[in-house]
Amino acid sequence: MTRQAIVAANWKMNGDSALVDTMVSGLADIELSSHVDVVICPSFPYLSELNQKIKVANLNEAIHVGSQNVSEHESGAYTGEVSTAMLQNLAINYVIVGHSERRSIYKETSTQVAKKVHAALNAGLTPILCIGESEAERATGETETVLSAQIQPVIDEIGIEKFKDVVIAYEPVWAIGTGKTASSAMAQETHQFIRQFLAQQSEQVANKVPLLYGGSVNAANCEELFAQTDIDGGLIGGASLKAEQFKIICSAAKGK
Ligand SMILES: O=C[C@H](O)COP(=O)(O)O
Repeated sequence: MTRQAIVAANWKMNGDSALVDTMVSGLADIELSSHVDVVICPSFPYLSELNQKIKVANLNEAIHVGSQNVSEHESGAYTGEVSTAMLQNLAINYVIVGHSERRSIYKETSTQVAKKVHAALNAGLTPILCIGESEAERATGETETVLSAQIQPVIDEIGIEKFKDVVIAYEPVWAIGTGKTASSAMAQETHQFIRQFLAQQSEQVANKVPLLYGGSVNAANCEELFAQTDIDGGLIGGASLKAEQFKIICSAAKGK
C-alpha cells in the first residue's frame, strides 16, 4: 500500500482575490507524482472563490481546498465561528485543526482540538491535526511527552480506528515563520517517534496516516525533507504565498 503524500498551503491571514488568481494560474501546468494531493487553505472569505476557480481551471483532481479552522459545535450562538456543515456546503475537503497559532493565541486546548477533529470526521472532512513543541520544551527534552499529550486526547475522543482518516502535521513551534527549519534528520527522528506512538495502538493506522512536516519549508529544503522515510509532505506557510515556490514544493512530494 502506498501512503498518500500531501502538500498543504496555509495562507494564514494573508492573501486576497488577486492571490487566488495568481495561484490558480501559477499551478495550471503542475506535474505531481502519483499519490500526491495538494491542499490550499485560504481564509474563510476566499474558500468558495478558490474552489470555483480550481474547478474552472480543471485542477480539481489534483488540488483541494481546505479551511484553516472549524468550530467543534454543530450550530448555534457562537459568533464568528464556522461549522463543519458550512464547509461541507462549500464542498471543502480538508480542515487544519489545532494549528500552534490557534493553540497559543486563541488558547485552544488539546481537548477542544480533539472535538474539532471529531466534528470534521463526522462531516466527512479530512482533519490536518497540527502538533508541535516549543523551543523551551525541546531544550528540556520534553518533545515526545508534549507530542504524545497532543495526540492522545484525539485518539481518546475518536478511537484509534477512525484515526486512519486523520492527517498529522508536525510543526516545531520554533521553526514556524522563523527561517529555522528542523534538520531533515531531526524532523525524521520526530516523525518516526510519532509513527511509533500510533503503532503502539494500531500498526495499520500508523502505516496509513500521512505525517507532514511544517516550519520554514521552502523550495530549497523541501526535497531533502520529503525524502525522509516518515515525512509524507508538508504544511507550508510563507512559501505557499508564492506560486512559483509552492509549485516546486508540491512537485518534490512523493507517496511512500
Ligand atoms: O502552517 C504552516 C506553518 O505554520 C509553517 O509556516 P512557515 O512555513 O511560514 O514557517
